[in-house]
Amino acid sequence: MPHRYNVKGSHMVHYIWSEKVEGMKVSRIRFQDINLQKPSWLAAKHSPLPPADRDYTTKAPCETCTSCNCTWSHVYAAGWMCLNEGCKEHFQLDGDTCTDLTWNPVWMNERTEWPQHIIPPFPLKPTPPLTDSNVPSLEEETSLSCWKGMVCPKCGRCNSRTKWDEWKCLNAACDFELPVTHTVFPARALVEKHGFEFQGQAISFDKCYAPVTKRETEWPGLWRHSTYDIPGGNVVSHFHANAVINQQPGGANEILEALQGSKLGMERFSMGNASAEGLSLVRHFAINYGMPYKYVVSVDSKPFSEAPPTIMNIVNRLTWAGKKVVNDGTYQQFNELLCLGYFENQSIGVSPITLTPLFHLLIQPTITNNKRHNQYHDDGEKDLGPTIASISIGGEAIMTIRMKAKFYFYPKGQTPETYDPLADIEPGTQLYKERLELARLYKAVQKQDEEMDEEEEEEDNDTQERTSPRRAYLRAKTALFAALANDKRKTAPVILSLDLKHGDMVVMHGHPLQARYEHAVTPKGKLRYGLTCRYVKPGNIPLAERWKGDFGIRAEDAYDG
Ligand SMILES: O=C(O)CCC(=O)C(=O)O
Repeated sequence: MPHRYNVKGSHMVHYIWSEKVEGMKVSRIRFQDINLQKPSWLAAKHSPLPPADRDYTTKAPCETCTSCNCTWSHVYAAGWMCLNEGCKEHFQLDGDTCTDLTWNPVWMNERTEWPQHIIPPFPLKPTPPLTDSNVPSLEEETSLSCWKGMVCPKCGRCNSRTKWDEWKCLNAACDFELPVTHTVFPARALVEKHGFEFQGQAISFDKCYAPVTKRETEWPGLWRHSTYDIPGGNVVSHFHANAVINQQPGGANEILEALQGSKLGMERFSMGNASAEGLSLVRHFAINYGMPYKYVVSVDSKPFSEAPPTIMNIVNRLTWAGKKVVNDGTYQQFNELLCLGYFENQSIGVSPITLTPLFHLLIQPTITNNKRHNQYHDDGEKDLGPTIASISIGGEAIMTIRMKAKFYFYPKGQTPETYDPLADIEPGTQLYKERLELARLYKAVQKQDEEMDEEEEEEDNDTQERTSPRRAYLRAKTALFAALANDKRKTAPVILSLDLKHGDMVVMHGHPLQARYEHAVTPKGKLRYGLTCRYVKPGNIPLAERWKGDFGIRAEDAYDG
């Protein structure tokens, strides 16, 4: 085989059945070559051509199972069996499970004729989409077909799309490269169908649930600024842009055009710990500027001094947003920017479909059904400052925040006997109200016990009187544990959902926010950039690299909303 993954030919499904091997039911599929003009790719070397005249009429005999009424061919030499895994007669021969798996030679030789008028629905070897039309379309530049991969037209290797600005064959011995010059689409083209742009201050479609509380909205300039407090001193701040802000010089519209027009060199990086053979790529494209920062994968960092003006413009704007939120004098100047790029159906994180372009083809329906991989993550690396600011450019996205399961579902493994009703109860955790109520009832029991003990010293008291609060407490505890056992969820509910539109900025502030909560950003549409600034503590960064995060913004150039 020339490559680890190869596209070899089209096959038709000839037969599907279930076998029983050592007590396990194994599904089997028999394929048959469609192209009979040449020896099969799996035929021994120098095999003769397949016979021109095939016998399509001789078939192995069939029988119908008296138990499930399914009809099956004589697949095995040992005799006829029911091959329906759901049937009680499955794989039974003379009252025993069959163990001789030799094929019936007649069945092995039977062939089904491929209806010649039916042409395979898509090319087996996807090539890079060729943009030969005069009308540029997002479809041709960022749709799923632009990143699900290609078979190299030169050497036949199956390749993932790793670079934003080109198709490149990853076979070291092959030099196939196809640069992609992206069309610059205006913001209008990326707005959702029936979407609209706000001319005045934006309307907020954010949703927040307990324990999040929303603060009074502020109006810096034309921005709408919504602030959400999360217990533990954490803040999530949403700066909603509008059309006027986005149209200003240096605004989101210019940023969008500049990002599309410049070859930033964004790449999909390898995870390096693939559980299967081949490349295991993250699902988004990325490039890092300033201090090196490792999120999921290590991304090489370019110094800010080499960053295009639009990147520094974004740092400038995010600095404004960061200072607005952290206005108590503790703001630490950002020194890193991670630029993420998303084509259609991409989102942050590890791709479950990292193997081959064909794999992508097979899994495509799953993606389009929106069954996405887990995008939740935190930015809680120990070398990061507590403030993280990001700007959303292009297509819309939803940002959601939830508590990490290990904090939400406490206490794992406890029983009614070991449960401490007075242990710290954190707002927003599973059955928070019920736990609070239990703590209250428990305190009532304690109080009553103390009072009764005092009285008992004076006179003998009826113990019946002690039972009422205790009964209420025990009832509540039983109900709490029944509810805990009943809760089959694996993840905590979303407590904050932000509707991110083109030009919106979000600031997250607070170490506990990253330690106890996680967030996900799910892009909609076909093209989006998410650019995030952080403060990376220099301590663990090699001296020779620290200068990469240096930059200065002249006071008169500082963005002020
Ligand atoms: O805005 C985005 O696309 C993702 C930002 C994000 O979640 C992150 O950088 O941690």
